Amino acid sequence: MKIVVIGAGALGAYFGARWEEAGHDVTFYVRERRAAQLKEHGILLHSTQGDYEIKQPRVTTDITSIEKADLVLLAVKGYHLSGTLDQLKHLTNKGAKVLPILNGMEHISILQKELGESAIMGGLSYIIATLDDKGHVVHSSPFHDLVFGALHQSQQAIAEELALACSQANMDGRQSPSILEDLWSKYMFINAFSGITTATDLPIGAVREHPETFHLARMVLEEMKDLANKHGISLTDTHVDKAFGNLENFGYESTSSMHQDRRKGLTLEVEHLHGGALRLGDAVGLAMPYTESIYGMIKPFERA
Ligand SMILES: NC(=O)C1=CN([C@@H]2O[C@H](COP(=O)(O)OP(=O)(O)OC[C@H]3O[C@@H](n4cnc5c(N)ncnc54)[C@H](OP(=O)(O)O)[C@@H]3O)[C@@H](O)[C@H]2O)C=CC1
Ligand SMILES: CC(C)(CO)C(=O)C(=O)O
Repeated sequence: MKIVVIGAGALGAYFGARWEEAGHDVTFYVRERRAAQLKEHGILLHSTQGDYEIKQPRVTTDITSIEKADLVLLAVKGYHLSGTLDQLKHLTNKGAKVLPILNGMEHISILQKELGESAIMGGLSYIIATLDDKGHVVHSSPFHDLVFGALHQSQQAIAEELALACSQANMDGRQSPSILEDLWSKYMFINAFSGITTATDLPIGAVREHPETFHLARMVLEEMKDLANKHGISLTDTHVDKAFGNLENFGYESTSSMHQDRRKGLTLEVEHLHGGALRLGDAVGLAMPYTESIYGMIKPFERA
């Protein structure tokens, strides 16, 4: 399978390297600074599931040098989405399908509008990964899940090919028959988890010590469930209970990638995640006061 990774950060480098390890043809499209870093240090995965190194990854900063791709893994932060559209168009015009694995939902409709519905698949990941100062991937969670599925009937064949590629690779990749529900379910969870940990600047264990504060996470889950329902996706109280149960059971120091970004002084995806939910709420006349409050509390730390 010919795969192009756009956004060779924590997730892009991780999954791209895992496919390469399994023998697939993977090219990393990156910007100049990351290209220099990858040329100097290569890609190294420090992973709970086994380390792996690509000394000389196939890297390009010129999208026109890529003749053709079957699949593009899009793994940029929400605030960098618009900067990838020209590159994506170059590849989708030649028949590639795009698998975005950003957290959130708004990017799906933006990409569909810009590149056409047949080009955009649904995807998400459960993993905890970050880059160290050499640009190597540090994967610290026991899980490394990639969930994907067709959002258009023309994507069925590539989804099956991808399922095969994932089954050959060191990752838990699975094709989902209900990817929209999976996307919304992750969106519901991440807005509560990243919202409460980033707004309070506390890991989830410390949040739990204050029931009044922990309760806010439940209210965000409820609002996100209502939002999904208004958009025709039937998330239920069972989904809310399961998500809240995860927050109750996570280790004391567990926290979200957005909260880790706040600790590091990096730009936050709050506009894409919580801002996006508020815009989707406006579109269907749904007030989301808890989400709006969390959004307002995180905004001063966004560093956009
Ligand atoms: N990290 C995690 O544990 C998890 C993250 N996610 C989600 O996955 C998404 C990606 O996150 P993550 O991998 O952590 O992000 P990172 O910041 O680690 O990586 C994003 C990469 O995108 C690159 N990039 C940005 N714009 C462009 C462009 N125009 N062309 C090429 N490359 C570009 C950046 O490169 P440059 O160096 O040039 O800026 C950077 O290397 C986010 O939506 C996040 O919420 C989901 C689950 C877990
Ligand atoms: C909750 C988690 C770690 C799951 O992958 C995540 O997506 C994030 O924090 O961004």
